[in-house]
Amino acid sequence: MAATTGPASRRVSVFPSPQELGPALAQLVLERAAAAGGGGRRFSVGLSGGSLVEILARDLPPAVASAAVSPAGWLLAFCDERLVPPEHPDSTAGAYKVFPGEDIPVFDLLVLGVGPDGHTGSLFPGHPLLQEKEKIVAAITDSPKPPPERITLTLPVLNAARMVVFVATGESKAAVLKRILEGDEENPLPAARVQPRSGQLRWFLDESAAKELTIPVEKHSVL
Ligand SMILES: O=C1O[C@H](COP(=O)(O)O)[C@@H](O)[C@H](O)[C@H]1O
Repeated sequence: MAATTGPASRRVSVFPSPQELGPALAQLVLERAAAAGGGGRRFSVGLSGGSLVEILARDLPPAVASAAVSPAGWLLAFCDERLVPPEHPDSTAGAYKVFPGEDIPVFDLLVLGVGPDGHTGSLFPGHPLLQEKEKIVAAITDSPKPPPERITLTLPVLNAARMVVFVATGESKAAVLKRILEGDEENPLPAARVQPRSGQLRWFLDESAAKELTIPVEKHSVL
């Protein structure tokens, strides 16, 4: 069943658990890679940290192997990073300077997580970085979630992507997902501000995370 509320291109998919969600997410990555390659473009994908890492690390490599796809030409980047200042030679920000001619990089796919407070990447509720309009990567030195020093893609980049998929699993995300997906708040949470201008917005949830939702969702019971 397709969602009938919210932005036209938003789809919310619910899986019984992260074990079913992971292969579907890996499949989505491969589909987007094929679509980019079919259009003659290099596939650019931005990945987030947190609980998403375990899901991707478990399910993406076998999917790539069984599809006999070569990821050698993919541009893999991080949606945020928690360690070094942007001037550092090892800074992940460098990865985002490889989009010649584009003021705002347009990713084929960004895979984002969402914290129980509604943050995504390292964009936190109420933080001035939510107002950033110029920078594509910004530093934050006062992250409320440790560690305090991070860098993150900004909203202009997130909202320029061709597709954004949020992944959220577990009961600790249930209350904030209701606010993000069903709320109409005056000051939306960071994750609710991600509305790709001309791209698609997907949500991959497990049942624990989706348990408070009343909007129509696509239920996936088996692989
Ligand atoms: O701090 C971060 O948190 C979010 C959400 O992480 P989770 O463990 O609650 O899933 C993550 O997407 C982001 O990359 C990370 O820096």
